[in-house]
Order: sequence, then C-alpha cells, then structure tokens
Amino acid sequence: MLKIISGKDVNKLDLKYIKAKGILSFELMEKAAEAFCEWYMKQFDRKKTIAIFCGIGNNGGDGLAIARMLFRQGYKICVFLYGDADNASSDFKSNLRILPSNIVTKHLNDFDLKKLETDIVIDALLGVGINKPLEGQLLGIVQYLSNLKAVKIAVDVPSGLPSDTVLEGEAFSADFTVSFQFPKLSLMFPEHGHNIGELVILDIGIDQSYFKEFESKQFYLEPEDIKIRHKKYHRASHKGDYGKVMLIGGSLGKVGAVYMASKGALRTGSGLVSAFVPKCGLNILQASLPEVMVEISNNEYIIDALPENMERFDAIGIGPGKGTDIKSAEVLQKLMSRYKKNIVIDADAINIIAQNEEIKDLIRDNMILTPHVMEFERLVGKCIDHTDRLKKAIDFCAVHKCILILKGPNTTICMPDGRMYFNSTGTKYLATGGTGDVLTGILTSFIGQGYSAENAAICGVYHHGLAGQLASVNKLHGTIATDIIDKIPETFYVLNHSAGNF
Ligand SMILES: NC(=O)C1=CN([C@@H]2O[C@H](COP(=O)(O)OP(=O)(O)OC[C@H]3O[C@@H](n4cnc5c(N)ncnc54)[C@H](O)[C@@H]3O)[C@@H](O)[C@H]2O)[C@@H](O)CC1
Ligand SMILES: Nc1ncnc2c1ncn2[C@@H]1O[C@H](COP(=O)(O)OP(=O)(O)O)[C@@H](O)[C@H]1O
Ligand SMILES: [K+]
Repeated sequence: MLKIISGKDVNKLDLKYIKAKGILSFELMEKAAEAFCEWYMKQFDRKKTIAIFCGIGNNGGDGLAIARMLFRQGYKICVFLYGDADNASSDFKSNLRILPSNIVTKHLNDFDLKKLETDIVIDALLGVGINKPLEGQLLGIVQYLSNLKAVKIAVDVPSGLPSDTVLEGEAFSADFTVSFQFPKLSLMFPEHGHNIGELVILDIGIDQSYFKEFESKQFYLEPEDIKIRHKKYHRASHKGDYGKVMLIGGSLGKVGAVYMASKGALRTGSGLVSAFVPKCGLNILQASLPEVMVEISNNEYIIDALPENMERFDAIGIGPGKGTDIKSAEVLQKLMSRYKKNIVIDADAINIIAQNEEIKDLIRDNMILTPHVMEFERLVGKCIDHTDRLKKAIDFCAVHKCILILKGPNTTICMPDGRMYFNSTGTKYLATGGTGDVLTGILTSFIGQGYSAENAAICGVYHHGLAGQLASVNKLHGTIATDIIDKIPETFYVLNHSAGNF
C-alpha cells in the first residue's frame, strides 16, 4: 500500500530519495515526466494538438520536461509559460534551457487565451507548492482553461488545489489528474470530484522504504495488498471452510436489497448463505435465488424477530432494505447485544443507530459499519467538509472500537487506531441503487470465510470497486447493482492475472 504523506513533506521525500540514490533532483523530474509521457502515449494519438501550461515551480518543470519528451515522440506541442522565469526553481530553469527551440513557446502575459485552439490542455501551472488560493491573472487563466472544450489533464494535482485540505476558491477542472508516486490526500475528497476527473497514480520509483520517517496513518490500497490477504484453499476444501453467513433485511417492496446482499455473498465464495426476511420475502427469494436458504420472521412485512440460534453463523450482515420501524430497531438491538461474532451493519440498521443512543452504545470491536456520507452524518452530525468528516470518522472508531467504511469515491476504511485505507478501485458508475447492498454481502462473505474484520473490509471494498469497474466497461451509466454481482468472480481472476493498478 502507498503511504499518503502531506504535500509539505513531498520535497523532503524527494531530497531523501535523490540523496540515497546519488542522483540529481533534475533526474527525478525526468522520471516523473517519463512516467507521465508513457501513460499519455497509451491514451492519445499524435494527431491531437497539445497546449502545456507551465508555472515556474517544479510542477512547471515537469511540464517542460513533458513537452520536450512528447515533442521528440512526434507530438504537436505548444508551451505557455506563466510567471517570471528569473524567479523559477532551478529544475524549471534547467528544463527551459534544454527545451527544443522548435517548440512554439509563448508567455501568457503576451498571449490572448481566446485565440487558443488545442485538443489537449496539460496543466502544469502549480503543484503541491501552492501556498494560497488562486487570485488575479492566474485565477483567470485557470478558469478559462477549465471551461475550454478540450481534454484537460492535470500534472500531479489540478492547479489551485491544496494537497491536503479542502479547496478554498477555485482550481483547475481536469478530465484526468496524473499524480506521482502516491495520491495527495485532497485527491481523495469527494468535494474535488469535478477538479480531478479520472485519477491516475504513476510510480516514479520512490519505494515505500523512503516514506518511513513521514508520519501518516493514511494509505492507498494497491492490488498486492489484496492478494496477500486472500486466503488459500486446498483441493479438499469443503463448503464449511468457506463459511456460513446470514443476511438479515428486507421489508415490503425492499426484498431486492437482501437478494443482492445474499447473491453478493455467494459470488464472493461463501459456502452457505442464509437470508432472514419478513414473510413477504420468502417466495421471492426462494424463486429468484435457489442457492440461498431462507428463514422468515413472523410478520408479513417487516422483520420483528431474530433467527433462532444465531451462533450457527460465522458472520451476519444486517440492514439492506430492513426499514427503521420500532420492531426492527428492537431486533437490531438484540442482535448487537447477543451475537458475539462479526456483524456488518448497513443502510437502515445504521439509520436506526443514528436515532438511538442506547443502540449506538452497543457498537463494539466486532462490528463493521458501512455508511455512505449521508448515513454517516446522521450518525455523527453535520460535517463542515471532508477533512472534518474524516476526523469525525476516526473519533467514532476510536470511541466505539469498530471499523467504519465511509462509502463514496475512494471509499475509506477507518480503523479504531486511526489508520485509514483509501480504496483505489471503484467508479462513478457504482452510484446506483443496490450497490451498497452488494458490498454488505461481500464483506459478510469474507468474514464468514475466516478473514479478520480488517482484512474483510480491505478486500471487500477493493473487490466491490473492481467489480464495478468491470461491470461498467460497456454499460457505463446503465450499469446496475446485479451487473456488479455478476462480475465479482472475475475480480479474483483479474487480480491474480495482472500487475499494477486498475
Ligand atoms: N515526488 C514527487 O511527487 C515529485 C514531484 N514533482 C513535482 O514538483 C511539484 C512541486 O513543486 P514545487 O514545490 O516547486 O511547487 P509548485 O510547482 O506548485 O510551485 C510553487 C511556486 O508557486 C508559487 N505559488 C504558490 N501558490 C501560488 C498561488 N496561489 N498563486 C501564484 N503562485 C503561487 C510559489 O511561490 C512557488 O514559487 C509537484 O507538484 C510535482 O509536479 C516532480 O518534479 C518530482 C517528483
Ligand atoms: N462516484 C462514486 N465513485 C465511486 N464509488 C461510488 C460512487 N458513488 C457511489 N459509489 C459506491 O457505490 C456504493 C453505494 O452504496 P450505497 O450508497 O449504500 O447504495 P445503496 O444504498 O443504493 O445500496 C458504495 O460502495 C460507494 O462507495
Ligand atoms: K498542476
């Protein structure tokens, strides 16, 4: 996994690395530019015209190096400079000196942006060195470029975006943000979704040993983190080895939620999956999902009791489609106080907890809560922004000793000791009803298979996001939750047969 360190430490990290390797900072910049160009050349053909906007810091230095390299590969480049080159960073100056003279280079003071025609904009105006919100001419440039009809790519961070905090004012709006070595924290914030576009993280060779001295409990998941957590099964494994789990939920008109959670558990590899639903769910589930064993509550429409002998199950997931009526709340309370193994708590079960302090006090270290942002704010109160939300998530886990999965782009797994894992898989196409129910099924399944709650959370969130990516390749906005379930098995295949991030 990649440690996420603060923007102010990036410079120290670079220095440490170049000193240890005996190379120049210029050479590290070359590596960053090479990595960018390698990615760029896989995405775009040579016919497209490229305008590269460079500030006078090292982000601008990256931009100049990218311009040189792409130009040499036959791409059509025009460079636009902003700022006084006399005050530029030394690596910027070195790159400017060796910029091929036949690249058209203009200064933004002498150029009317309205005349700009380009297919691609590469933003290398400002990187993590930003020290105040954008203003004046630079703000105008960024605003103009953000609204341009072109493919927009930000180098390291969209210019104007602070690396660790929520944006004040405005920043560049990119279609792609290509960041080096690790994602800066602010790239994980939902507030910045329209600034970041698709996020790409490129390895520039600074391995994790160089990150050791930098304090951070925040990490970005990589495929290897999942693979090493996968349990191995042998040829004589039997269904008991793959766990016996139960999904509790459903109410009149919302039995589908339990269907999706149960099928999600089956597709993740559970040996035996049971569902506990109100009577109205019996026929629906039996007919639509014969692999699932169905037990029912006495009430026709809501869950008003718990299954007998709950300790039969290795893990229980509760919440999808459950409803928040008083009977249902009592059932949740009983489950949380009596069941000693792991419980995954989602959806309406979270909403019940949010309304009832007594039930909230029952949250313990065997529980995983999976709120989306709105559910989370019902639990802890309104948050000012994502920085505040993450802080409150950590406080919540510290108090209750539970794991909290804050869902959204880069879903964040928060641990009681303050560690946070940001997911690297997922897609905006997951934003459709029922996908959270699928996640509940996946998490419950992993725990049932003997994964620790922490490993289940890490693997579950990652596989779920990857299934979303695979399911949406051709379906895009038409992707639905059941498509994602069908892709879960493929996530194991893809993960085991490829290297690098997805
Ligand atoms: N390990 C890494 O992540 C690497 C990062 N590199 C690049 O180096 C960049 C950081 O370089 P720098 O530290 O030079 O930072 P920047 O390139 O962001 O430039 C900072 C400069 O901009 C000025 N400035 C800051 N805020 C401003 C504002 N609001 N309006 C106008 N001017 C402003 C500052 O006075 C300073 O001169 C990274 O973002 C990345 O692009 C690569 O070159 C090498 C490896
Ligand atoms: N823009 C997005 N990018 C990535 N993942 C997303 C996005 N929007 C939603 N998701 C994911 O989709 C799932 C939605 O869960 P949830 O809101 O509980 O849906 P539901 O209640 O309909 O099942 C979560 O796993 C979340 O992380
Ligand atoms: K930038």
